[in-house]
Amino acid sequence: MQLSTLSLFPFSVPKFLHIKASREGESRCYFTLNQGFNRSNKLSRYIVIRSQLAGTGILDATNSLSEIKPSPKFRGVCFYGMTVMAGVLPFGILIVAHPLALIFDPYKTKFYNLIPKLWATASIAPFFDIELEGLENLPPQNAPAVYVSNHQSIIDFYPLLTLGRSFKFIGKNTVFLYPGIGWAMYILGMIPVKRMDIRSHLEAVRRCMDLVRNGASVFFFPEGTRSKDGKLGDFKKGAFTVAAKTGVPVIPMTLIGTGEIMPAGMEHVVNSGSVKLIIHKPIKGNDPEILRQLARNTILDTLSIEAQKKKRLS
Ligand SMILES: CCCCCCCCCCCCCCCC(=O)OC[C@@H](O)COP(=O)(O)O
Repeated sequence: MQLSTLSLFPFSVPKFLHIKASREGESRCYFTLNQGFNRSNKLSRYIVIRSQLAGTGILDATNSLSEIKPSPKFRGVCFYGMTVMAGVLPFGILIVAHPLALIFDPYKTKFYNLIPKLWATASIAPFFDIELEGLENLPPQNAPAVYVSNHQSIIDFYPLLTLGRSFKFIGKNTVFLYPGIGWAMYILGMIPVKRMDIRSHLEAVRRCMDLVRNGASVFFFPEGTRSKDGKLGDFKKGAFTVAAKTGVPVIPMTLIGTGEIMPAGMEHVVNSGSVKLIIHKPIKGNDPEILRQLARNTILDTLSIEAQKKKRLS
């Protein structure tokens, strides 16, 4: 009989640390290190005791144990705790390095690639896996570009930061007031936009063009808000105006799964699941409207293909 993975932790445990249940009729359990090295340890006794309490130590009991899953709310608390803890050191480094970055790299194209990547990776690794597709479509590290993706959840930026690109996010102005993360966004030279304020939008587009012309990359969620039902919203024009006027490529990306892990309006939960980030081929052109349609259609088609794949598997 096949071994099955138990979920005793509040989050998905890295693969090298999976706990595997025993064969039929046996109550022995293992920590599997790198899926090859099995050894008994104290935890096995713990599992046996739980399984006997749950039933009789037979197969059914093992199965019921595998159903013990921490609640999404508990995982949510762990997630926020983890991201705050993981952020303390990077935030300190940002503050110390900031004066140097202002002098030597005012457009922050080289500094800070690694810090957000490490922080994002540490924050999400215990909770969900990320599958990356189309990495070959990413332009070279410091080639300016306009990146866009669909937006379903406030955790969207974590998988994006794991790419280690120093793109500047365009964010809602209120996000910049959040302790820690908002301040880091300010230090990293990200761009605030005020909703329903045309002057603020024009100023953001102007700042983006300035950044791109100086070698930086910018990141837009062109829907401007999170999708509440998983459907792709309309795309605003700003991102595509920046690309068309500066001649840099648009890199569309499709994010799948974040909306199920932390849906809009349910920021206190972290459901189990996994995330897929697909990087599409760059699009170039000097007509913002065409760029907008091409990028949206690419993401829309991909979301539909992925939804069909998921349906077939379930
Ligand atoms: C602590 C050290 C860490 C250093 C790295 C920090 C990098 C943080 C990057 C954060 C990027 C956040 C981008 C926010 C974009 C944004 O503002 O999207 C709007 C939506 O969400 C909310 O809109 P809505 O759905 O209408 O509420």
